[in-house]
Amino acid sequence: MSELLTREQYHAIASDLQLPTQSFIDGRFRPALSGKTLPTINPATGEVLTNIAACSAEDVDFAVNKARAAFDDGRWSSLHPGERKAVLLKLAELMEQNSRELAVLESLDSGKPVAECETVDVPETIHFIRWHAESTDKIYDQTAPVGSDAVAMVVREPIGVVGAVLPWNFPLLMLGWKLGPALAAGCTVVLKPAIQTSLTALRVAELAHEAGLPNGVLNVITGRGSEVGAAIGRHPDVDMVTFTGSTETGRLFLNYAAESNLKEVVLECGGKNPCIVLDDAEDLDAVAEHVVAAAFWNMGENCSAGSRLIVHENIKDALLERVCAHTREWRTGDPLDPANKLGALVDKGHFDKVVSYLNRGKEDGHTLLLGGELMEGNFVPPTIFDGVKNGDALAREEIFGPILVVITVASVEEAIAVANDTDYGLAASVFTANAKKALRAARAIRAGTVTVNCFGEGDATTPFGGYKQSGFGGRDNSLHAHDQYTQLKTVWIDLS
Ligand SMILES: NC(=O)C1=CN([C@@H]2O[C@H](COP(=O)(O)OP(=O)(O)OC[C@H]3O[C@@H](n4cnc5c(N)ncnc54)[C@H](O)[C@@H]3O)[C@@H](O)[C@H]2O)C=CC1
Ligand code: BAL
Repeated sequence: MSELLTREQYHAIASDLQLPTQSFIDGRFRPALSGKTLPTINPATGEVLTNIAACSAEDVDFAVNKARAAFDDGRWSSLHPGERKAVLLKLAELMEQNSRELAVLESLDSGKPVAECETVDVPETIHFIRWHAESTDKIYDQTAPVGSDAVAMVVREPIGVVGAVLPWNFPLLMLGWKLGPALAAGCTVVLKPAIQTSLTALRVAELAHEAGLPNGVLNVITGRGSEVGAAIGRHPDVDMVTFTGSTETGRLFLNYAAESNLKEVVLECGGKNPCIVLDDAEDLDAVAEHVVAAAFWNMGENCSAGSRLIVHENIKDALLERVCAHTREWRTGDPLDPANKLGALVDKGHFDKVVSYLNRGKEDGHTLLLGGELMEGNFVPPTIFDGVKNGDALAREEIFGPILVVITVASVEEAIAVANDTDYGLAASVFTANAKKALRAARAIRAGTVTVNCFGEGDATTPFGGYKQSGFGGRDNSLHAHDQYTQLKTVWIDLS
C-alpha cells in the first residue's frame, strides 16, 4: 500500500478524475437506449458529480443477450482454467496500478473515508479477485463410489449468466466478492451497481476489458433498482442472481424468480448483530476498540455492524467509559480528509432515516451517552444510547448508521437469549476469557459468522452469509462461493 496523501492532494486528484457516465455492455461504453440519464450526487457536498445512464428493462435485455451469447459460445467458459486465471490476475494487476484513482472515486461517490478506501476497500477487492483467480485451476471435479462396473463423474459446470445486484455500502468490495468467483467459474455477468455508487464498477469493467476479458463477459448496467434490478430478476435468460442489500429488496428477488424462470437466488441481506461482552472479558480497553470498530466502521453502513452491545452488568461501567473514550477518537467529516474515520452517509434519504432513529432514541427515553448532534450535510457522528431493551425499535430494526445501542444483561444465558432474539442472523461477536463459554456461545448464537474476542467478517478463505432473514441460498467468499456460480452434473459411464 502506498502512503496516504493529504486532504489537499486527495481533493486535487478528485477534481482531475475522468468520471465514467455510460453503461459498459459487450466491451464498450454505451448510453441508455432511451438516452435518459440520472444525476449521481457527491454525498459529502450534495453536488452533482456527473450524470449516469438511466437504463431500463430494454437495456437489461440487450445486456443479457450479449452475456448469453458470450456464455453460449464458450469464449470464456470453455477457456482453459489457466487462461481465465491469467486474465483475472491481469485485472487485479491493473486495479493495483489504478488503486489510488479507484480509492478516490469510491470515496467521492459513496461518502466513505478515503483512508478506508485506500487501506481496505481497494486492496481487499483486489485480493478477493486474485484469490478466486488463483482457485481457477485448483478446484477438482469428483468421481462417485459406484463400483467397478461404472464410472460416475460429478462435474462442476458454470451456471451461466449471472445477475449481480450490488449495494452502495461497499461498492467495490461487494463487486469483488461476486465477480471473483463468478468469473473464475466461467460465468458471464450482468452487474447492477447501486444507483448511488455506480462509478467504480464502471471503471473496473473498463479495466477488465483492458485485461483481456472477452466482450460480453462482464456487463455493468446502471439505473434504478425498480427498473434495472427488477428486469434482471425477471429476465428468463439470467440463470442466477446474487444479491447484497436489504432484506426487503432481497425478498423481491424470490418473487421475480418464481414469476420467471426459477433462476437460482442467493441473498446476503441485513443484520442487527450482537456484540456480547461477558464479565470475565480481559483487557477492556482492547475490547472497547473492537466494540467501536464493530459499531462505527463504515459509518455503521455495514450489514455485519455490531449495532447491539450486550454487556454484563458487572463490567458495564468500566467498558462504557472506554467505549466512549475510543469513540471520541473517531472523527467525522470530509471523506477526502484521511484524518476522518467517518465520512458522509450515502444520500439524503438514508441520512433522514438515520436521523429518524436518533430522534426515536431520544423520544423513547434512552440515555444518550455520546453523539446525537447533527452536522451540516449528510454527516452523523457516532452516537451511543444506553438503557435500551431488546424489544425497543432501536434494538430491533436495522438502522445502518452510526448508532450503537447498549443492552445490559446479568448472565451468559441471558446474553445469548437476547442475541438470538432478532429476525436477523448475520454476525455476532463474543468477548470472554473463558474458552468454554466462548465456544458454547459461538455454537448457540444463530448467525453465519461468530467472532471471539475480536470483531471481523473473516477473510477470503471463510464463507460469509446469514442465518434467518439475513441470508438465503448460499455463501459469499471461500471456495463455498463457487457453489453459487456452478451446478453439478452427473456423467455415468457404463463399464459392464
Ligand atoms: N445488507 C446490506 O449490505 C445492505 C443493507 N441495506 C439496508 O437497506 C436499506 C435501504 O437501502 P437501499 O439502498 O434501498 O437498499 P436496497 O436493498 O433496496 O438496494 C440494494 C440493491 O437492490 C437494488 N434494488 C432496489 N430496489 C429494487 C427492486 N425493486 N428490484 C430489484 N432491485 C432493486 C438497488 O438498486 C441496489 O442495487 C438501508 O437503510 C439498509 O438498512 C442497504 C444496502 C446494503
Ligand atoms: N460487510 C460486507 C457486506 C455488507 O455490508 O453488505
